[in-house]
Parts: sequence; structure tokens; C-alpha cells
Amino acid sequence: MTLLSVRDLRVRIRDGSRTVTPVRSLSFDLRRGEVLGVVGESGAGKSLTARAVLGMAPYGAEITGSVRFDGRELAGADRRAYAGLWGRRMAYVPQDALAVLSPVHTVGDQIAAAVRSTGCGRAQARARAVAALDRVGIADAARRAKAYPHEFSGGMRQRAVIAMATVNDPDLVVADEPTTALDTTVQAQVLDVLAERRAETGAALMLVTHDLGVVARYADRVLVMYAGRHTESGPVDRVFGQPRAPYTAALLASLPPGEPTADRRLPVLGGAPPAPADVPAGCAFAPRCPLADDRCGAEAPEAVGGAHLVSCHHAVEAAA
Ligand SMILES: Nc1ncnc2c1ncn2[C@@H]1O[C@H](COP(=O)(O)OP(=O)(O)OP(=O)(O)O)[C@@H](O)[C@H]1O
Repeated sequence: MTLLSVRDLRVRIRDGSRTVTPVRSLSFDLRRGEVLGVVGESGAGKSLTARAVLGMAPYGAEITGSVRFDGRELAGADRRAYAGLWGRRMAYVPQDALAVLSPVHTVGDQIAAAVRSTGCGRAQARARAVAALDRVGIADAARRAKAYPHEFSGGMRQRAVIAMATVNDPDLVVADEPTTALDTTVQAQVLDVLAERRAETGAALMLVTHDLGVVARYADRVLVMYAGRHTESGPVDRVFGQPRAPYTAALLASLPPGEPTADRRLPVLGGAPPAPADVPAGCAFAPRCPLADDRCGAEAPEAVGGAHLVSCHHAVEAAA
């Protein structure tokens, strides 16, 4: 069943003296309990999309289109509309734990406060906070709950944020590059903890990452974005096994050998994506695409296909 339905999402934002549209005409769905990986090069609009879904778009950003969460329209809603949702039904795991953890309260108190927002009593909230820390692999959780965020390592802080995000069994967790700031040795452990907690709570997870290997390992479906738009989406094994858009194929081909099934027909991507103010008319990828022709320069492609959607005038036919 669909939990989150995003249609024709557009994020407009002032950038100095002009207004840019870093996310445009973006549509995707997330089903209950599903893990959706959102990938694309830097500047593709992944973070803005995540923040638009959460009602946490930067100040002054204009959100249009539709963001339906469990049947409720949230696009452009004010913070009051989200107040009953944050921390209870939807939760955020950012790249930097300190963006959501206060430095002046203990980790345990902060998780307990999230529990208390559901109406739970003080003693029980504390006990649940300690249990939540224990579940994310924080040893000696009762003692560690009394520590402040700066007394935790980066990996432990991220575990604490995962504990806080999942303590109230939310329907949706949005994780934006949740391990990018961590040492590589710790990244996999923290992602495993996030995946475990997701499975235990049954939450859906929107996992923003630039790492296709992470998507291959943890996600059910993938959304590939380019210059703020949908490029390709569908089940991970189909999109990575038989990419239909030249951009997805090139992204996969640029992976080191041994990474997810990479079709290496296309050369490694040259050039860089356009800045939001310089997105060309037509297909945004056309200037870098080996298959681009006049139509690509003139006409932005619509998303076509059933479960495996692609926005490309030269899309490879999906295998039956
Ligand atoms: N507050 C803002 N004001 C103006 N432009 C912004 C703002 N936030 C983001 N942008 C622009 O929007 C585009 C998309 O940004 P976003 O952070 O969503 O990309 P991303 O795909 O998450 O990239 P990365 O992988 O580097 O985090 C970027 O070009 C960025 O410069």
C-alpha cells in the first residue's frame, strides 16, 4: 500500500538575485515498509527532495505539486501540519547527527523527550530511551544515556539518532547520506543498524545516498535523479541489472569493478551536471549524453513505463 505519493514536486528557491528550481516535475511513490534509494550526482536535488517531503525545506523555498503522506496532502503545509508527524510518524536521520541532537541535553533525555511527545510518562520514557540505545548497539546503554552528544564518537552519535528516529515506530524514516561523515569501517555497521531498526519497526525508508553499492545492498527500489528531475525508477535489480536510461547506465559503468551489476556499454561519464540556473531546455542530460539528438535538446522527456519508469527519448525497452 502506498505510504508516500509525490507528484510533480517542484522546489523553487532564491539564489542571490535570481530564483532557481533545483527540483522540478518529480514524481515517485514509496510503499509501506519499502526501502527507496535516491541516487544521483551532487546537486541532483536529493536533499531538497528529502527535506520537502519532511516539511523541512530551507527558509524561503516554495514547494508546489503534491506530497501525500498516508492520504494527507502536505505540500506547502506549514510547520503546524507537521508538528504531529515529526518524531512520531515520520523521522529524519541527517548526515550530521549534531543537526538534530542538542549539545546541552543528554542523549538519553533527548530520546526520552521524543517518547514523551507521544504522551508517555517520564519513567517509562527513560526506560524506553535506554532500551532504544541498547537496540542500536550502544553498549552499557543505561550509563551512556546520561552522556552528552559530544562524549559520543561519530558512529555512536549516528546510532543514537537512529535510536531516536525509530523509538516511536514511525511509518517513514528519511535518511539523508546517513553515514557519509563517518569512517568507512563504521559506515557499514551504522547502515546495518538502520536497516535492522527499519525492519523491526516496519517503517518505510527513503535513503538518500550517492553510493550505488549502498542502494544495491539495502534498497528495494531506486529513484535515479538528474538535475532535479526523475531519470529512472523501479526495483533495484531491474534498474541496476537492465538500466533503461543512458544516464543510469553511465553511472553504473563508472563504478569500480565488483560493484553492483554494471553494464559497461557506455563510457564513464564525462563532464558535470548543470547548476540549477543553467539547466538546459529539453532533457537536462542531453549535453553529456552520447545518444542525444535534436529532440532531446528541445523536449523534456516524460516518465514512461510501468513498474520500471524511465524519462528518456532513447530509453532501452524494458525486458518483459
Ligand atoms: N538553500 C538553497 N539556496 C539556493 N540553492 C540551493 C539551496 N539548497 C540547495 N540548493 C541548490 O539546489 C541544488 C540541489 O541541492 P541538493 O542539496 O538537493 O542536491 P543533492 O543531490 O542532495 O547533492 P549532494 O549529493 O551534494 O548533497 C544544488 O545545486 C544546490 O546548490
